[in-house]
Amino acid sequence: MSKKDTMAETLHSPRANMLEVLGATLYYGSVKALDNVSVVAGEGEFLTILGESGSGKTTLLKIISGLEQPSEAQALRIGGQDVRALGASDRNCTTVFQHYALFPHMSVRENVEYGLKVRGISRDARKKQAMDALEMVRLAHKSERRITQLSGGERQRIALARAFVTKPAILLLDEPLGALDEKLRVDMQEELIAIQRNLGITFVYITHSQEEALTMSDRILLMRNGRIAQEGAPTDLFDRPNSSFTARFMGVDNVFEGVITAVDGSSVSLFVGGHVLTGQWSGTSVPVAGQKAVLGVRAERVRLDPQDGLENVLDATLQNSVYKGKYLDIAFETSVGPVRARLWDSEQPPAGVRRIGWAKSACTVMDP
Ligand SMILES: Nc1ncnc2c1ncn2[C@@H]1O[C@H](COP(=O)(O)OP(=O)(O)OP(=O)(O)O)[C@@H](O)[C@H]1O
Repeated sequence: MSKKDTMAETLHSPRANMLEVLGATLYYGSVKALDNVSVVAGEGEFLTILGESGSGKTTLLKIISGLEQPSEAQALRIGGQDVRALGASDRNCTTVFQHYALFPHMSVRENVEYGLKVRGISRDARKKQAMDALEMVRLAHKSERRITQLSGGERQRIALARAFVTKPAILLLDEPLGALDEKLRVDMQEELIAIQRNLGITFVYITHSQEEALTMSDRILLMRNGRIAQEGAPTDLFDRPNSSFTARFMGVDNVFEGVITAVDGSSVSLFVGGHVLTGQWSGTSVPVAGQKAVLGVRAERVRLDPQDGLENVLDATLQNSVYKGKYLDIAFETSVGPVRARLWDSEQPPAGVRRIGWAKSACTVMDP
């Protein structure tokens, strides 16, 4: 079996593959923006590309859409068709950008009809298809308005309707909600999920927000420096980060570095700051005593003054607390370093806390 076949096997998703990018590398001059990246998305799947600024998300989207040519790629297929030699306009995918790029001198309906007109669809047919698309984003009643007479959220829904009205196999969305305020963003997240389910189109969605990725995706691909740091279902990245990078990115508040002292099945103990802490292994390597590793625990899993036999207990001194509306964050100093705890139903920290702790099942140990 060739290397390429092995990679395709490994990446095979349960749905038919709508997108296959295998071994793609792209240089901008001497900058390696993508480093041997492979991505597969199934038919009707909502795949999110997550990562911090400069990690290569937009570059990946551009090689899919045809706006950039990879310096090297073993395969680049949409709907099973090799698209490496096809220009952007001949690929069966459409991109929705953060800045809607709508035509201000046209009406809402004319904007949505535009792609159909370019494809030579008759006037009546394109009007009907545009109105159906506007119906789906709940803006049919504003079809004759000018773009300038609409809110940001409405403009983004029109940009979306304009993109899916031509029925592409894949919709590429580059931070489409980035320009909206928080309330509207949350509403639009739900609306986008509903539209995606309704259309059954494969969505490849870029965001730098872990919360947005967790809410919307079937699968998340976390990027770092042009490579894939971790890939999996939202719960995989949230509950079983395989490195300190993923743990921190997915909001694990407390991460401690140490050396493995014992391995017992999936239970791994770590020597950290004079203590032995124990958690569940979630790394990709096989854990071995003497190897460096990190332990991560979410603030909400830290218990104050634990009375029962938790595996991990530390003496702690309260430093400060910050009330955040929905929850209270409390900072402690301990012999393994600062530890943050979170309480959901308090405005003040309880008095006299001397010890904190967490269960081994409430934390993960992973590769550094
Ligand atoms: N046209 C270009 N010329 C040179 N370098 C570029 C170009 N476009 C992007 N880069 C570099 O390639 C890397 C990846 O950029 P990319 O835009 O893909 O990141 P991103 O994850 O989408 O970031 P952001 O979230 O800020 O949009 C970065 O180091 C960036 O500076």
